[in-house]
Amino acid sequence: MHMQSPPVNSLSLDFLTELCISLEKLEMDKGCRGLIITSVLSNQPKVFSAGLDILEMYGKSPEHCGEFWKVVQEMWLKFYGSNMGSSPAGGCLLSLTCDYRIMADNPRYTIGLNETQLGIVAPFWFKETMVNTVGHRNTEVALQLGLLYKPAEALKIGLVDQLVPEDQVFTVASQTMTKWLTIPGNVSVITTKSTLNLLFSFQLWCFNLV
Ligand SMILES: CC/C=C\C/C=C\C/C=C\C=C\CC(=O)SCCNC(=O)CCNC(=O)[C@H](O)C(C)(C)COP(=O)(O)OP(=O)(O)OC[C@H]1O[C@@H](n2cnc3c(N)ncnc32)[C@H](O)[C@@H]1OP(=O)(O)O
Repeated sequence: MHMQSPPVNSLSLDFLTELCISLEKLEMDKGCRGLIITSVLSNQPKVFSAGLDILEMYGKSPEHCGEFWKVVQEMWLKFYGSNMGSSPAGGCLLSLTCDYRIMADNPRYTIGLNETQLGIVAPFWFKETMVNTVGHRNTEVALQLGLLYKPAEALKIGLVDQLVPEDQVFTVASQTMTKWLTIPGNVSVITTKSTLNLLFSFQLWCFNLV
């Protein structure tokens, strides 16, 4: 799936709605077993996603905000695999929801949950998704300081799984996907994934988020 919503793939209500509809269609397609999501913006260096569209969170009606927040949660529940450039805040969440993250090795790109730098708080399920990926201590430091990591630093703490030269991102993503798809049977993979997320799913249920 190629994201192309200039200038920076910010996650607006319209963009997220279209994304969720596309994901639902893929989920129903029995022939689809994996998804690589990437940005095809023409800017250089390339942005994966600038995160939530800040214009959606300012001066809007409570109904609009409710609708927006609901679709953010839907997006978070659905993702699979990704490759990327810069991914601040919601852009980082988008990639954290994936099973494997491949980042272009360009020090001009950054990734992280930088909400505190913006004077806002990363919701608890952003935080939990980060803890599940990089552990509690790394998350504590990252979230309190609102850190945006360069590729080498992101790899070191496990925020991304692999760095590759910029022109090879999609090729490597395809090769990685091929490897993951050699695991036989959707059911065992889905069940394993659900088991890994069991505690988190329970927490979300307690907070009435699913
Ligand atoms: C309704 C909600 C209800 C409740 C919410 C409650 C709690 C929410 C709590 C936290 C949630 C936070 C999650 C988030 O995702 S907040 C968004 C955080 N995003 C950022 O901090 C990214 C900011 N952007 C950047 O760092 C850079 O733009 C960049 C690295 C992505 C790209 O840099 P470039 O140099 O290539 O491009 P720019 O010149 O900076 O930008 C171009 C253009 O794009 C506009 N823009 C950038 N980011 C956003 C954005 N997130 N939303 C909307 N628009 C964005 C930027 O203003 C420029 O526009 P103009 O060309 O000036 O018109």
